[in-house]
Amino acid sequence: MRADATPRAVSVARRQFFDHGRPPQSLIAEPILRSWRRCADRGLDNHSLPSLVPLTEGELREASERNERLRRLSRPEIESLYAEAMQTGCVVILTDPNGLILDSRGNAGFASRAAQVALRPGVSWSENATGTNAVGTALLECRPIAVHGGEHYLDPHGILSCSAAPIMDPYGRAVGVLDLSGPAAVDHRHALGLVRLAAEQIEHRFFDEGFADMRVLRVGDDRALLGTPREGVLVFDGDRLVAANRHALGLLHMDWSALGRLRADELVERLPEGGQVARLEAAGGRALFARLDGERRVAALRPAPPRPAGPFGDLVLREEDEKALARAIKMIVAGVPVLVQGETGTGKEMAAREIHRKGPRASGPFVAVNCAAIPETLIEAELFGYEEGAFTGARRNGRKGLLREADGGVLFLDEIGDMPLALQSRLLRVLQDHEVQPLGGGKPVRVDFALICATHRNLKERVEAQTFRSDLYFRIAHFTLDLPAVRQLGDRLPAVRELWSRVAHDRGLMLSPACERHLADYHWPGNFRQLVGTLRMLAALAEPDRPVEADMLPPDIRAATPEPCQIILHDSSAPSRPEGGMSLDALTVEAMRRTLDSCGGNVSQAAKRLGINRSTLYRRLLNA
Ligand SMILES: Nc1ncnc2c1ncn2[C@@H]1O[C@H](COP(=O)(O)OP(=O)(O)OP(=O)(O)O)[C@@H](O)[C@H]1O
Repeated sequence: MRADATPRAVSVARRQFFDHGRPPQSLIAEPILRSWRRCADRGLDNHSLPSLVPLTEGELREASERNERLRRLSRPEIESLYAEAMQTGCVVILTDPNGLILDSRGNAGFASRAAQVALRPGVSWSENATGTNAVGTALLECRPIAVHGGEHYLDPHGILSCSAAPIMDPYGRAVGVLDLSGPAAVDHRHALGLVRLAAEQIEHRFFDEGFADMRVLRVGDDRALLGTPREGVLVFDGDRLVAANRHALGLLHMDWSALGRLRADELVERLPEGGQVARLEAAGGRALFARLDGERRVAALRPAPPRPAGPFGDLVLREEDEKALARAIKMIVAGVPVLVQGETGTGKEMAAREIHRKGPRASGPFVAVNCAAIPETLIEAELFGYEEGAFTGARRNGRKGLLREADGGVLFLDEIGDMPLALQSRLLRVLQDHEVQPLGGGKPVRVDFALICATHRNLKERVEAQTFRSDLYFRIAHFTLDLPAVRQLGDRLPAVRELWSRVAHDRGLMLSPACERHLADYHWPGNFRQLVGTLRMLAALAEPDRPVEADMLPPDIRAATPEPCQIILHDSSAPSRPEGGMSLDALTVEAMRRTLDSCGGNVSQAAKRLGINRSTLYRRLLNA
């Protein structure tokens, strides 16, 4: 198998396979070749793009509801990867067990290109439907996989580079896929390691619910791993092994078929005393650290019930912002639209959801539309809906459209500043007449929704530049809620502490004072999203009973307040640069990526091979 196929090798492989019907064995990775064969056997034409009709909004909402637990447990990792995706021009995608895209978040520019090849919510990326691709192929192969450019079966998908990891529940069933996708032209070599790590964390969270009356054995070859997402978990109902995670199966050289079949005494010579960490011998003679949690202990290990929510749920706000938000709620009660302004990651959508939750329409729908993420060609149909047969490719039964979906609730138009001018006029008409006219004719339909818009742009400037209609501006901006960037908070330490206590809640993890200081001093260009993502990463890497030290922080955050003597001794802003070549730093990262690739994205293996610890590798790649 080749894990490092170059674009040239892939294009030779394509010619051999598709033009001459010859198997290009040594040119591409085995799983890709297996997948190409499956697609060819099904008679899939690699030149064409199958017409994939996305689910309607209602169908997608139903699918989302069916997968509510997966979505809830995946949210923290999606947020963390989202920060990464924004920086690298990617999108992070969550699918159901059939490859149906439930959520897609990230770089708007790429999202709109991806939507042109139907990489968007409501579309299935099973291998059957779309040929070789990271999501569908990871599901079929039941392992993490990256599919770059021409490795995709269908030619039009050559613009994509995707890395996906299946998410397995404690019973060994794939319940979804986490994927990072970006443009093929950009090198995303570390993406596979990131999604794999994130999938592991989601899988670990699945053990927090549903095993209260069972015995849970936590195992690891390092005692510090117990209680972290990197531990192995084995669940026994009585004596019978009924659930496990991949780490445990790997440590004990088993697979999922062991569930329901093996007893505890066939796995370990004896179970340790409840609650105590003990060394035990696994079948095959392997020594492991283990801790047995019985009923009471398991309950204690489960995440603490949600902290008493602040007045506005999870939003961390200054007093003045809380007052402004309370006023925004009053506006919505009075039927006045609200415009939320703020940089990316300042909580605009969270604030809109709070306004909905606290307002008179809380029992109605909250329909969020990202005007920048939907391609211009689709946005009109998405918003206004269409009649049966309104245009080529239209759904047989027509489509209701998001404006009508929001009837009785709140319509949240995110990134309104990016709405094309022609559509602005149509939207204005809806706001004036309270009626929606579907595309392709048909009777206008009355709608009744509260409107919240959001933007990170300066809308007044857009009005002056005539890229935003002034009449629409005055309609939507009666009341503006301005959310501060993190760097604008006077003292950031209270916000860091508050967010850390939420992220690390019951695990008793601590930040060292120096680490806290660096976090508070950094200017956080990605605002709360980036701050929360970084705190989650630190919490995932933290060892129990040891404060998180500043050296765990990404270098740019650590560099926020360099001590004067350190500037002279370790000037990280002036990397040594071999003559005519890459900087030493870039070479190091390059070597790390190559090693990670050659280990098929396995971060632990790569770290071992490089002789560094896993957290260092993860951190360096994350910040490269
Ligand atoms: N004030 C806040 N308090 C706590 N967490 C926050 C806050 N603001 C944002 N976050 C975190 O950032 C994430 C993103 O927030 P949200 O989507 O509301 O930001 P946004 O301003 O709408 O971003 P964008 O403009 O990029 O869409 C949240 O899921 C949450 O983790």
